[in-house]
Amino acid sequence: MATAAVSVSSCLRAVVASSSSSSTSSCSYSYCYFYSRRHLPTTSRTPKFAKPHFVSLPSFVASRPLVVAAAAMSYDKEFAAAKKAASLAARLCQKVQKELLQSDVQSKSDRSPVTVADYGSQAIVSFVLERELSTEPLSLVAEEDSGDLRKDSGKDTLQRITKHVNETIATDGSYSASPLSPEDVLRAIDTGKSEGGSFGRHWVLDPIDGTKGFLRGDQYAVALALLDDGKVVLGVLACPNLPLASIAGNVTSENAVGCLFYAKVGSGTFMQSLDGSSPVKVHVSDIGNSEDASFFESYEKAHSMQDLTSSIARKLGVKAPPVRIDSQAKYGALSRGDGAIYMRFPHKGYREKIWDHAAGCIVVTEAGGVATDAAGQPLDFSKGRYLDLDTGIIVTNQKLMPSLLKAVRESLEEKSSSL
Ligand SMILES: Nc1ncnc2c1ncn2[C@@H]1O[C@H](COP(=O)(O)O)[C@@H](O)[C@H]1OP(=O)(O)O
Ligand SMILES: [Mg+2]
Ligand SMILES: [Mg+2]
Ligand SMILES: [Mg+2]
Repeated sequence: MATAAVSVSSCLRAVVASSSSSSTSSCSYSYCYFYSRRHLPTTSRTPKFAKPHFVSLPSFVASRPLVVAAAAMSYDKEFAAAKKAASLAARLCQKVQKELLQSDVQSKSDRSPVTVADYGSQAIVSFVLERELSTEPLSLVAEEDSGDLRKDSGKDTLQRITKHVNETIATDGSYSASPLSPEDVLRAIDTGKSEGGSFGRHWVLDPIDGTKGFLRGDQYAVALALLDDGKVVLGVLACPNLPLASIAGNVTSENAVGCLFYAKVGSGTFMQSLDGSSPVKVHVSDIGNSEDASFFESYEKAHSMQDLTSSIARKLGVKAPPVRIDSQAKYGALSRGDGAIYMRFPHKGYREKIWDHAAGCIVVTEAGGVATDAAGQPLDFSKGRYLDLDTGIIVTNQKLMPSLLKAVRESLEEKSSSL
């Protein structure tokens, strides 16, 4: 552990992110630095060192009397809070999915569906993070907002969300405060309005990723990640309907479902049952011959250009049919080697959001995989609520990435020359 005695402001911290298991991982990183989030000038904020250093601080900081033993940050507290938050949110989603009423589903302004479970899940995650990490102001970049629930037409829905949230929190037993009011729930949902960015810590949440899968009774995920200075440092994916056994080839020998995947920078990826079995370390497939690979893609045709993914698969000689499932459950399944490739090529004009990939990205990269855009560039989560990327997202192991990139490039060239 790195320690240093320095006179600093109360928010000066030493952060050590241990070395990643995968040098080419697009989410992982390795460095050690000292900084003050608010009080240092921009140029001094993230000096990077190979090893822990005593740093010379600007006099306006050094003059503060507080002496801090700056300890290595391991994100342990945040990791535990994230697992608890995603697991509780998944419990709410499972309950709602069982008793789904038509009236629990609304259409948003982009005509995508949103349910009481999306809102409830977001409120629970926000509540749990606030409670567990009360020492830090919470910055949360999340998909939903309370706009429609604040209208007269949203009153009944808000009552149902509040009931689900309070019932779910009560099942945990560790929060003894009085039940949340509808206004508390609205406030918790709206905590998710942060814009994120390249500086400081931001939680990133998709309260239900794959709402269409959720409504069909298929796959969906609660996806929660933490960014630190624009990098994903931890991620949790709760996949309540994903079989615990492999889904390779779309078949599974076991009925038990409900997986929790989690990964922290430099520590690998683990999976356990949502009911709390002991965790197992998972690893991506080590297939090196693309003919033996199988690939995942969206269930929804509207979410990815399936003619393009078929062309890429043909070039790679992939024999197995695509495995089409909803949500970031694909990243979870990939992280344990159920398939070898995930391809996602949204139709023109669609902008990817960071909450649709942040948790999945670290889950798969810490399991030894690589996630890039269609040009092979790492995914950049530091640009705000959207991912700014070239054409699509591809994920695979390190052996297959070069041939996948080549097939992607050729297929994209053919597609553009045929237009
Ligand atoms: N037109 C679209 N193109 C691509 N992705 C979309 C589109 N509409 C919604 N999504 C998002 O795609 C993800 C589902 O991915 P998949 O297709 O892999 O199952 C979800 O994050 C979903 O949002 P949401 O979180 O609202 O469900
Ligand atoms: Mg949505
Ligand atoms: Mg989503
Ligand atoms: Mg969503």
